[in-house]
Amino acid sequence: MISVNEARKILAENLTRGGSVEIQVSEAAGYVVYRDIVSPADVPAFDNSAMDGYALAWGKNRESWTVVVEIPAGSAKNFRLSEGEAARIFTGSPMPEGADTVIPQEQIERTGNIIQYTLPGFGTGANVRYKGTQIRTGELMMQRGTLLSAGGVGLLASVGFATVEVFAPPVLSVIVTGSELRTPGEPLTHGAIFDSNSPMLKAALNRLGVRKIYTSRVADNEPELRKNIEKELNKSDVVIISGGISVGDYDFVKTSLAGLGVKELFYKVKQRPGKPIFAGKLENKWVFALPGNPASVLSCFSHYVKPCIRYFMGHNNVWNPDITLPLAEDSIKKKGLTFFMKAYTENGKVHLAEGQQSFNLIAFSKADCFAELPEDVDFVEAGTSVNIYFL
Ligand SMILES: Nc1nc2c(c(=O)[nH]1)N[C@H]1C(S)=C(S)[C@@H](COP(=O)(O)OP(=O)(O)OC[C@H]3O[C@@H](n4cnc5c(N)ncnc54)[C@H](O)[C@@H]3O)O[C@H]1N2
Ligand code: MOO
Repeated sequence: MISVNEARKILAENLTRGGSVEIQVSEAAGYVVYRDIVSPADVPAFDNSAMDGYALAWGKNRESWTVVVEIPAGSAKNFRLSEGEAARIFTGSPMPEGADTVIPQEQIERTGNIIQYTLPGFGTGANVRYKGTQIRTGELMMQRGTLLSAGGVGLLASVGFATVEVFAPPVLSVIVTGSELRTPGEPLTHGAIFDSNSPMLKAALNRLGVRKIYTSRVADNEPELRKNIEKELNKSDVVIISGGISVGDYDFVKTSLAGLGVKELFYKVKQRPGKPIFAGKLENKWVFALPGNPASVLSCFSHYVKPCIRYFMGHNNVWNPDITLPLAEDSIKKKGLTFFMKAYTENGKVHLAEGQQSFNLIAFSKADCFAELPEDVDFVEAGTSVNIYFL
């Protein structure tokens, strides 16, 4: 059996990037920019006012001006001021020609059309946002590989982009196996349980930006299972199977995958939960068979499947923990296995949640992360820094 870090290394050697897709900028937060982006426009596109006030030509020896025009934001007209003239202007309104400065209205006294400046020490150019000071046409504004935030989306829209080319998410199949499974909403007879793994995996995949997800449910029947896996492999870049990967008489996933020619990268990892995990490839396609216990599914997804999908979608440093935090309480564990504990962060420390068994999802009512306790110890003292992976 291999350790968690060996499993990560094997996957890291087999990572592949996906292609690209053009999407609406408003949908693009969380995606990674596929090509360098050059600005198609000057921003601001025209000199404009940063304040509600008066635009004028600042002169050392002048303290009053005559207001000759009002320029609302969005005004398409060009105005020209002569010596001693001012324009009533608003934040974002285009500057009139002949003006170089905006004085905020709070610093002006107005009588009829005459304005007077009340405070000393103003500078030419104050409160004007000049054309192209944010970015100029043809300037590189975002590099390939940039992770788009909501702010990045705003920046793209500010230069006029309606769509953006990002790394495409993989097409994905989730197959849940087990004759005992029922879909929530169906009646539950004795011995049956609700399928919680496929909604959970779909939710986790949605958060990564994966949109095209085929879901299927298969009974513990080898020919049926093999046929289903083959069908899903034909249409998807990544196939995730839950259940049927252990050693029971009805665990047919491993033999089915071997029969379909899927190359095994590893099977079984020294970890809890999720020891009987399988990772493989069929050409460029990923196949992950996760142990059916629900907490094992999410743990294995987070630590192995998610990094491979994120790399596919253009992310880097996909194996790094999100942060490290000191453990709030001592923890006893079994030596020889890495423990991925459901945990919650509070006041800069991480607390292990109640209910760590792999069938038990109750810990997720409180947990916001997994805390990684290392393989080679049987005790982790409070205060020890541990790796944290947010859910
Ligand atoms: N003799 C041994 N038995 C088991 C071993 C072992 O080493 N020797 N390993 C145990 C461990 S650890 C795990 S984890 C499980 C993994 O088993 P499978 O991957 O074969 O999963 P199943 O048996 O199909 O299911 C396990 C468990 O999870 C429930 N389940 C399955 N699918 C779903 C779903 N979609 N939604 C909710 N719950 C699901 C299923 O009913 C079982 O209770 O094997 C141990 N056994
Ligand atoms: O390896 Mo299992 O997920 O602990 O029950």
